[in-house]
Amino acid sequence: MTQPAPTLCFIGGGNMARCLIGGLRQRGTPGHQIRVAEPMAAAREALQTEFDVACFESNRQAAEQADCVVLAVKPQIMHTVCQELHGHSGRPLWVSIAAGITSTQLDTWLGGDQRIVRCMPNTPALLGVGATGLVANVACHEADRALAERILSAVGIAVWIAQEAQMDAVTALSGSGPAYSFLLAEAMQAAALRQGLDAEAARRLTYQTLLGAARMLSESAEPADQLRKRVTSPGGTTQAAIETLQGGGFEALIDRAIAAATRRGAELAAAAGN
Ligand SMILES: NC(=O)C1=CN([C@@H]2O[C@H](COP(=O)(O)OP(=O)(O)OC[C@H]3O[C@@H](n4cnc5c(N)ncnc54)[C@H](O)[C@@H]3O)[C@@H](O)[C@H]2O)C=CC1
Ligand SMILES: O=C(O)[C@@H]1CCC=N1
Repeated sequence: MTQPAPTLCFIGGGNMARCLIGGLRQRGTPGHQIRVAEPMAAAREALQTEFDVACFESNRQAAEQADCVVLAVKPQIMHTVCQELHGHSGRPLWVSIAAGITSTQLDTWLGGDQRIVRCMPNTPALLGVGATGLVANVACHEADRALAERILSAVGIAVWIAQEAQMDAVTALSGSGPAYSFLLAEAMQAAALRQGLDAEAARRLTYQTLLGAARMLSESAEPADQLRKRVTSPGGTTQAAIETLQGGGFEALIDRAIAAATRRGAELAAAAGN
């Protein structure tokens, strides 16, 4: 038997909500099933025009009658927003996408005994190729987990994480991860310009190379190190580049970057209070 389609409400219609809404709409979720609360009038208008969803200035009004409320505001204002939503009569499933903020904090701020799925999506959700880590609190039922998975897997892969403590690492890896690839793209293009390529050639060759590498990673049975070795002819050009990267501490730098992002998640939670 097919399940009735849930009504979703996004609290905050910024970058990440936009990617999720765009991805959901593209993959068949009707606009009338999506409600968005967003204080900026221009952003509301853009969301309404682009995605044909119902937009509200009031968080409480948007959240009314929603089966699932996606908390998509910045971690720094989550406490205030939850206090505003405290006492929501419909007992929805709460899905938070905020970095750092724990399900215990959310539960306290929302009044206690709430069904909460904490998740960490990423912006490629807009294209249906997002990667989301999820964890459900103890109050969640199987149906809640299924609903959260249904929403997030409509816009990419959804991976259940064993312990909530690992969510800051998920944030550092896949939540922030697209930015690392974009930085790599920026650096590759700039380097190509310095080697004499024109900007358009550098851009097109960089983007297609990253796309090709990403597709090989996801579609090939071989792990990343094997794929790398296949490109690296002994004594060839790739080896010269890889040795330069590794000699400069590439892996250690990535390790420090992911550790810093993981720590920042915990700091955001601590700063938000209890
Ligand atoms: N941008 C990203 O790649 C990702 C972001 N996240 C998380 O998503 C959340 C939102 O981040 P972004 O979309 O990047 O930020 P954003 O600043 O683009 O979006 C936040 C939106 O909330 C709205 N807002 C401000 N005060 C509000 C209030 N009181 N009630 C309702 N809405 C309010 C803002 O006008 C804005 O449109 C954050 O908690 C972040 O940690 C998670 C995964 C990836
Ligand atoms: O930078 C941030 O804090 C958010 C969380 C993951 C991606 N963007």
